[in-house]
Amino acid sequence: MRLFIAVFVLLVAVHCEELFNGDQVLRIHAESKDHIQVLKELEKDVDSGLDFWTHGFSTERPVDVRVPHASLYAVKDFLKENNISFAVMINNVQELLDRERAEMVSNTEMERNTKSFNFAAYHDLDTIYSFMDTLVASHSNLISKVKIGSTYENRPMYVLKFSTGGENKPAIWIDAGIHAREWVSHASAVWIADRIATDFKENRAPVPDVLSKMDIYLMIVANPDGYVFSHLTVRPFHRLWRKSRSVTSNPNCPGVDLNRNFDAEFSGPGASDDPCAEDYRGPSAHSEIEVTNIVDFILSHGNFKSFMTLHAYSQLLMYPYGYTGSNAPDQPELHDVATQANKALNSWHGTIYKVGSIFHTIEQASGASVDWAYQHGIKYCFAFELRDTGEYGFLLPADQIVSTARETWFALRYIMQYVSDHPY
Ligand SMILES: CC(C)C[C@H](C(=O)O)[C@H](C)S
Ligand SMILES: [Zn+2]
Repeated sequence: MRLFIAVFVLLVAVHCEELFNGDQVLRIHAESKDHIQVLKELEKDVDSGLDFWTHGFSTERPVDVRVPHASLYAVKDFLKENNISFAVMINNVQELLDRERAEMVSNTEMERNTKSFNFAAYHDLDTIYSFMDTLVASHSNLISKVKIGSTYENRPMYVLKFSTGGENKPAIWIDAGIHAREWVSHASAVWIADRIATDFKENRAPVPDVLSKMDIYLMIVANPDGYVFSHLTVRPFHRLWRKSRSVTSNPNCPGVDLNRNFDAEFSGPGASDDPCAEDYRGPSAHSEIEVTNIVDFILSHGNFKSFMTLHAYSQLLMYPYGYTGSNAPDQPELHDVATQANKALNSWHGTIYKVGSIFHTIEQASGASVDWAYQHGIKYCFAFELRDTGEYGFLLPADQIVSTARETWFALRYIMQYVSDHPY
């Protein structure tokens, strides 16, 4: 009997790990309004099992979609019947997942044996949280850890505060990981936290000057429940989870897209009211505890001058608005700051980003954090979509983490310097 159970468990484990075997990511090129309409219909059909990795359909930008193995032939035939061209971007998603998992297992071993922290690796929530404690302990004169509340599943939400003292100084907000599967955003934020600390300690511009005038608040994991879920290795394993993990009106479809739940044109076009959709906005603005924790913290502080959020992927540096194509009142200045920040980013590894408003660069999005911050008087609001442009998508190899983080830092520090030099 015991042998039978062991074999059964092994089979289940293997099956669980093989959830994405044979899945492919197709890069689809819409060439007409009809094509866009067809893709919109496909995206609306949440039962199709299609996982749209990029949103916002246009003839200017391709759409990336993960297609379950079982649907591959049907989807490819459908696209061919509609004369919609596509290419296979990722041939077998499971192969990338297996490599990523193997790297994480060996890295955990290495870190345990050497009692070190490897910035060129992805880490689970507990390891990120203990990294934060170590960083605070090593720089207690500069950094403190602030708990801003708990998540739906009752995990703590932490912000690292970088301050040289003073009461309620003007402040800069940076968050990462509001979408769980965008692992390079969390990993970049870990590296950036360490870089702010070392640049201050080594008196490397512009950090000391910025921190003489402002505080910096860095939230490495804005969606802890979703991030933990994306690290699970047994059913209901889902490395490509985007949303939170709250219960919704549909018991089969938990989770809200936290970046559609902010009170900024909430429920407008650019979010879905279907709990099974990847961009489900939630039942009402700020219905999600993770969002209210961030909103309440920022409003009670009351002196933020910049709000920046890190996402992945597509290599974009964006500013408000997402909910409308109209220009924000500060659009000329925001565009100029983003353009200069992009030059700083590009100067290091030559990585090419596009710059523009969210609406015109990626898609219409309602309820987004950046629009909410801007509408609450925080002028210097930016959203980053980090590497890459689709070769690996959300499954960016860990050996690109440090170069991604460093080039992002070059852009962030340009913006921070500009904000501290332009008080308002
Ligand atoms: C600033 C926004 C609109 C980011 C965007 C999203 O939230 O969908 C990415 C595609 S994840
Ligand atoms: Zn995102």
